[in-house]
Amino acid sequence: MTVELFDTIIIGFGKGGKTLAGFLGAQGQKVAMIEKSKDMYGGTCINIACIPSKSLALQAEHIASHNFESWEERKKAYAMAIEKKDQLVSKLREKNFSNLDNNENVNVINGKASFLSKDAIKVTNSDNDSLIIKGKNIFINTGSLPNIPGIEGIQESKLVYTSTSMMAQKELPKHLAIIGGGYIGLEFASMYANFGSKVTMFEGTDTFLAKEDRDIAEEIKKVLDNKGIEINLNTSVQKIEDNQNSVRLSFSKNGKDDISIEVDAILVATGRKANIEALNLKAAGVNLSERNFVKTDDTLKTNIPHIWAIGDVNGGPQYTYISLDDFRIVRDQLYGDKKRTRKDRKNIPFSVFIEPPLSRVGLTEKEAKEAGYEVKVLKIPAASIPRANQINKTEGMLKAIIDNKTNKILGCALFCSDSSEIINIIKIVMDSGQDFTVLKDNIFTHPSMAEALNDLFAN
Ligand SMILES: Cc1cc2nc3c(=O)[nH]c(=O)nc-3n(C[C@H](O)[C@H](O)[C@H](O)COP(=O)(O)OP(=O)(O)OC[C@H]3O[C@@H](n4cnc5c(N)ncnc54)[C@H](O)[C@@H]3O)c2cc1C
Ligand SMILES: NC(=O)c1ccc[n+]([C@@H]2O[C@H](COP(=O)([O-])OP(=O)(O)OC[C@H]3O[C@@H](n4cnc5c(N)ncnc54)[C@H](O)[C@@H]3O)[C@@H](O)[C@H]2O)c1
Repeated sequence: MTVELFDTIIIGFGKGGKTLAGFLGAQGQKVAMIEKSKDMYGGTCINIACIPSKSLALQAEHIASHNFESWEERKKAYAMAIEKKDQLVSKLREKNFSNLDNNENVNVINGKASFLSKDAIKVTNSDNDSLIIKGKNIFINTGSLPNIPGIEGIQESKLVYTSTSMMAQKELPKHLAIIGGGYIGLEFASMYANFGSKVTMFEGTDTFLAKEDRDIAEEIKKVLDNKGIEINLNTSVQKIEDNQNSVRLSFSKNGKDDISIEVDAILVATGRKANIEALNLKAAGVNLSERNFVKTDDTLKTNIPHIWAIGDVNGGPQYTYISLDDFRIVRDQLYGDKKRTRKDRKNIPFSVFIEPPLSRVGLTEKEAKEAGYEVKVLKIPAASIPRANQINKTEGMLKAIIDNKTNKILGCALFCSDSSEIINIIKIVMDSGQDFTVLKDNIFTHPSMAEALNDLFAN
């Protein structure tokens, strides 16, 4: 078999990988982008994660504001939302493919990559045709996959879904059970409740949103309760059994066994693991971390000097914007002053896209106090914001934690409409080391959610 040589091989069409491919191609490098599925050109975010889930969440909000009289109408509206989401995804996938395909130095190869040695990779497509390629640098950007817990009956059930298969379902479940109360669990709970499903959630730990301050978590719980979402904490799902058109889920709660409910579908949202199974990393001698992600140093190099890992697969925070930042580190290592590393990330903001979204950056009040800061805590209800009233989204609250000694912002939790935008303003103020007063006294547009920062920090 002939061996094709490249300057750079990128395994996986993820955010970091596709951005890197475009960049290196523009520098004149001969790049191979290997993607195992044509349906995944563009990666997880645009095909099966951020973009489709947020498209559906937005449509679900619109559907919730309609007073549909019958279940049939809701079902139809849901099927249309799925179709609209599919159209959006197709458009983005084509665009992502052509962005790289039009780059004369980038060769998109469809097939599953597997290491033969630290230098050679075998790529096998769905027709079982294969080729062998070699590259001076190799980047693993294969993302993550759902963690499926070892619950009796879970593999056999036809009514158990992951976030990917759930978003492909055209039939709206009347009653949806969700295992896991993290990002995906909460976002899908909020979304399916808005579509009209009854949602029952099962979280293993005994504290709702354990990483958040209790006042924020309670406010979120109140909003989810109002949507009719039932949240069961300290639960362990023990067994799943399909019936004719439904599925029985048996669980224990607070140590009490043998409780069960009958639902129409079950979503499993219990975290995601590194997508490395097909890679045969042993052949390359690449080390894994204790959590079974690809182990890298802070410049994203593995123990094999020319093999790197970027995105979810390296065990960093699982966000598209972190995969993109991994690209920036690599760009700097290859073409810059080699100074940028993972350690440079100051305050990583995040948003959980429930309705309204929760966005946070920096420390919680609890974390700040535990770290020994003397804090000033500022809070306002979302209902006090003119824009929130104008758009009829008055649920939620905003909270900031200030270092009393320095006037610096230590952290901020925004549970309000548009918080996923506004949190980025706070991040910039924190990163640039400005006092909180810069937000108190700044000129912001009106009516906007951002102007609430004047009030929050004047409070
Ligand atoms: C439902 C859901 C919602 C999310 N929402 C958000 C959000 O709102 N905001 C946010 O920032 N993050 C969100 N995330 C997380 C985000 O999607 C991921 O962090 C991000 O997509 C990871 O990108 P990546 O660069 O690591 O690789 P990916 O985009 O995961 O790309 C990996 C690619 O590698 C391919 N591949 C795997 N193995 C092989 C192989 N052996 N050979 C060839 N190709 C291979 C895969 O097919 C895939 O296309 C969400 C995740 C999920 C599941
Ligand atoms: N808005 C966003 O940025 C966004 C949205 C969705 C997903 N994501 C990313 O995707 C990742 C995966 O999301 P996720 O929700 O699957 O994981 P997660 O880690 O956010 O939450 C998993 C939850 O499941 C619980 N759990 C684990 N095993 C369980 C079991 N057997 N029974 C009951 N509960 C159990 C955990 O205690 C945890 O609360 C996230 O960590 C996040 O980085 C990001």
